[in-house]
Amino acid sequence: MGAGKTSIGRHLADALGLRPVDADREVERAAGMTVAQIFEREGEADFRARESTTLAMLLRDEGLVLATGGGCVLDAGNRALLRGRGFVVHLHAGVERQLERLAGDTARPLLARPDREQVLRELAAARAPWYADVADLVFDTDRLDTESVAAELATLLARRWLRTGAAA
Ligand SMILES: Nc1ncnc2c1ncn2[C@@H]1O[C@H](COP(=O)(O)OP(=O)(O)OP(=O)(O)O)[C@@H](O)[C@H]1O
Ligand SMILES: O=C(O)C1=C[C@@H](O)[C@@H](O)[C@H](O)C1
Ligand SMILES: [Mg+2]
Repeated sequence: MGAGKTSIGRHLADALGLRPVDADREVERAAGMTVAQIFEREGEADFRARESTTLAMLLRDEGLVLATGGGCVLDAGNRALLRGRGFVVHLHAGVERQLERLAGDTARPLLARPDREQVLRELAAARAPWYADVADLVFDTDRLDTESVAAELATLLARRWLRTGAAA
């Protein structure tokens, strides 16, 4: 959360001429509820089920830059899909940066509590192996703004695709 998947994904799609898609927004569209409302009314397990369904549907398509939700790596099926269907970039942010970027945020239910720092540290530790399991590339976002991260990623990916002759 706050690594910049949604914002950087949009800039990156622009730079690469691909379609920007955000899994959280697609879950919300399908449910007719915000992520926070789904958590509140149905619980996290239900949100995760909706997230998996949405991810599977979105990953049938080609030519998109998909910003996932931060917790989509928790599910083994999601991880297999991501590994099999995409070039996966793990955007990394340190907890201090996450706290700064999400200071005024009220849309992320897992952070709707006073001990945000502790929650973020626990999530980072618990999820690190899953991010490592799916990532083709890790990119540190702590010291660059969203447009600069996207520009650097676009260059890296374009170089890679020139070498391999593949677009995905
Ligand atoms: N590299 C960055 N530099 C400055 N601000 C950033 C950076 N990355 C993200 N932000 C800011 O942090 C906030 C959260 O970013 P964003 O929504 O893109 O994160 P996310 O990774 O999609 O989070 P989530 O997992 O909750 O969907 C936004 O206000 C965004 O502008
Ligand atoms: O890290 C997480 O578990 C989450 C991240 C967001 O993208 C949303 O998917 C939701 O707030 C949960
Ligand atoms: Mg996002």
